[in-house]
Amino acid sequence: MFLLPRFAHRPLCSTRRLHLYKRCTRVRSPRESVQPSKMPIPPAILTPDLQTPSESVYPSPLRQTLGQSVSLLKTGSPPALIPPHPKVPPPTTVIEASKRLAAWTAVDRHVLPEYKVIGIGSGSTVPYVVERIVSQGLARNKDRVFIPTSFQSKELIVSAQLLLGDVDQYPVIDVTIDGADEVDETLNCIKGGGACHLREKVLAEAADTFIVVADYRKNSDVLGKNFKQGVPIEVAQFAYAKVLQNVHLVGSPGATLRMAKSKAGPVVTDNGNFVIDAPFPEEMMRDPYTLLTRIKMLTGVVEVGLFCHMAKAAYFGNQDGSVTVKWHDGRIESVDSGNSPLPPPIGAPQPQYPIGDVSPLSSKKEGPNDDVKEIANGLGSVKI
Ligand SMILES: O=C(CO)[C@H](O)[C@H](O)COP(=O)(O)O
Repeated sequence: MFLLPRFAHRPLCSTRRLHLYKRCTRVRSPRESVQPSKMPIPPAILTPDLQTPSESVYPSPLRQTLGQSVSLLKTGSPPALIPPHPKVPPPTTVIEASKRLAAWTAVDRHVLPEYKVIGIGSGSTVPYVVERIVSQGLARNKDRVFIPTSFQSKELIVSAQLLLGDVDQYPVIDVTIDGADEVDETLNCIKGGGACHLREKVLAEAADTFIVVADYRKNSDVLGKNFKQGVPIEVAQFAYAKVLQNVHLVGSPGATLRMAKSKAGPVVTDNGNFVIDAPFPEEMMRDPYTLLTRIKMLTGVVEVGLFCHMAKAAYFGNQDGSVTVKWHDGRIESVDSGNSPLPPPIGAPQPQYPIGDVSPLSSKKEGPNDDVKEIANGLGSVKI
């Protein structure tokens, strides 16, 4: 199958060429061995009196204390070990369990021990991603830095007591894992149901590997078949009326400004912008890249929730406890966990999802043509 390379859709302006040049000529060995301690430390980290871990970075005295109580350190008492607690309740519905299956499988396979800079997406599937990363243990996570795509994921990172960074400090990310509203056959995605798609796209593009995790309802052949509310378009506030008019002309007469649920007025994104939801007819959604470029050309548009040619793989948790993996080269795998995705009734034996060590597969260098026949990550075997 013919697939465009990841960045083929973008004309190479001089800034981009410079970026690609720097990226290609960067020396990192072995395999992207970024040591946060050796990276340039931004001034904020050197500030001695940062108050709480919810600041944009941890202060340096706390950098060795991940997993320990920050408040104890603030009071000067001896540090006590408190395990990071991502506060994810166990799933009680098949849909939630499917999200967790997808997230855990993707983390086991793509958050490799040598990865030090990790992008965290947004949405209801991502807490399971953070939960599984935390389960890899303090030793593995203490010298990693995590980059959020939203207020929500920033809170997840902070509450799990992981080191928080930002993409302006770490513009090259080893792997970003994110949810999606719908994914088509060639891994084009609709994103932005949670209005986070601007930052999500920046982190997807910054990542050497971009992985999507979702439940079975998001697995589609054509975008817009399942996710009916339309393509999310982030727009500058003052320009929304003109953009809306132009989006109608481009082919979405039903496009509307997204309104907030518990606030009078429109949704305002983490970046202070508005969001338009634009449903397009199926024939336009069959060519999402052309549609993306047409919308992006409208003045006032900040970002479009169509992610084309970006994902390396998409993991979908299924109702029967299996995971379907769609790869960017067209391969489709089925990972059979052999377990129901729902936890068994209280008292019954719990399904075995070993936590901690990553699978033999995970220690293998990734590549688009990995000929994976079997994985031994506790989630079962792979049928290709
Ligand atoms: O794009 C997003 C937010 O802007 C989310 O990733 C998307 O809405 C999927 O979320 P969920 O995992 O809750 O289905």
